[in-house]
Amino acid sequence: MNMTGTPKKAPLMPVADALALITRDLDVLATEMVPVAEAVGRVLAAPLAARRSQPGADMSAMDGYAFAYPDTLDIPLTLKVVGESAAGRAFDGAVRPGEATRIFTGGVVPPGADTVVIQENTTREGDSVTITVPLAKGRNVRKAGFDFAAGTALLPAGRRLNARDVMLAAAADHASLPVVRRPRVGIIQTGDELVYPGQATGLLSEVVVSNVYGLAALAREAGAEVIDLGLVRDGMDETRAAISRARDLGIDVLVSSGGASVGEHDLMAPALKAEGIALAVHKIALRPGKPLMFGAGGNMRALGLPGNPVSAYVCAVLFLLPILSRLQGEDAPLMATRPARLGTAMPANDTRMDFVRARLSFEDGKAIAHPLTNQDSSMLSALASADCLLIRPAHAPEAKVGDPCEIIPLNA
Ligand SMILES: Nc1nc2c(c(=O)[nH]1)N[C@H]1C(S)=C(S)[C@@H](COP(=O)(O)OP(=O)(O)OC[C@H]3O[C@@H](n4cnc5c(N)ncnc54)[C@H](O)[C@@H]3O)O[C@H]1N2
Ligand code: MOO
Repeated sequence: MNMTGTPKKAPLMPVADALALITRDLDVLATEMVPVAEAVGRVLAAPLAARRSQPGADMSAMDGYAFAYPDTLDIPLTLKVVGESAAGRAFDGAVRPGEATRIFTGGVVPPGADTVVIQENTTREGDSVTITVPLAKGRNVRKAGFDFAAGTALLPAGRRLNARDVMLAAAADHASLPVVRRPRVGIIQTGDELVYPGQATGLLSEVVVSNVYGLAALAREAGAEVIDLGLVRDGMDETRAAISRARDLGIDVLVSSGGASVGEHDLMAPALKAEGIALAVHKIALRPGKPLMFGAGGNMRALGLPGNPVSAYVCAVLFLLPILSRLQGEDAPLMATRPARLGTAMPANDTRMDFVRARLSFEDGKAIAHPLTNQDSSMLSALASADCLLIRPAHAPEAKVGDPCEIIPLNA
């Protein structure tokens, strides 16, 4: 209580403290083998070494003729063509001084040869070829192991595999890769007013569901398996039943939206507590997303997002993505910020760290962040036109155009 007899409000938790608490004690999930064709987007569970050298032998980089480079190259030089080496069909003899083999890109350079001349720089007559343009010894030959040698460390554990990584892993002869299993994310949306798109009946109080679509997309993009647990009506029994069902389904992260605030219908916090999920975080110095909550019980963590769509999305970017990243053992920062400059002057900030929806422009290669005019946490139209979140720390002083700032790019 304060001097006037009204209850004293607990200070809101700083965002950095909330992020640290939320991502603490997140053990990396189990490892599973997946075919290399399905590994993109997954996080590598163990370091990957090459199972073979690439190329496996000295190979030609061009179509032409392989020959042994003489002590001095006198142009024109005429050589006898004694055979052919194509990709997948090596010449089965050796090349002696004065000889050459026809060779194609990817063909094995035969023993005795060390250089390939491109066919454009030769003339061919019967079984003779004449080199007409000088070239250096070793030209156009990719030495065995030029890309990587057997046993070379190629990719570290904790790496989220991209298209280039899976090409590299495949070339190194990995048919399947050890990755961390996908976290199972269950999503519930609470509120008597909610209807799915296409099912509105015309009631003035209806609100069409949007949150699950954005949350599911973000979670899938981050490697999760998403289970939509549907709508939960405002009631303690219904809310507890949904939490209990999520646990029965082996959900790793239960994400709820709505019911996070202080009204009589905001039941998420008491329901989570009643289901044995102790809240480590509830109410943070954040805009949008003050009522955010997080807790864990057994093997399930619960992230309670506010119902306002922009708040739900921003909080998922700030907290759900790092949870999923840590559960998969990904080597990534908790908050991936980038430097930018302010495109608009900004007033001093209050106690809540602000993640302002903004658009980037580029001048001389430098990013300039322009805050959108409307920052209401229900404004999906503004959110959709934003491409970054501009960070205004709590208590940030007034800032002018051109001042440095940090942004979080929005990729999904
Ligand atoms: N007296 C106070 N009121 C509020 C406070 C406060 O501190 N004191 N905080 C405000 C803030 S900040 C936020 S954010 C919201 C969070 O409220 P809830 O998490 O309880 O969300 P709801 O009331 O359930 O819904 C808010 C709004 O969003 C719509 N909604 C909900 N779920 C969805 C969904 N799945 N898809 C689309 N839209 C959804 C809902 O219909 C409401 O319009 O509380 C403030 N109030
Ligand atoms: O924190 Mo609420 O998310 O401002 O609208």
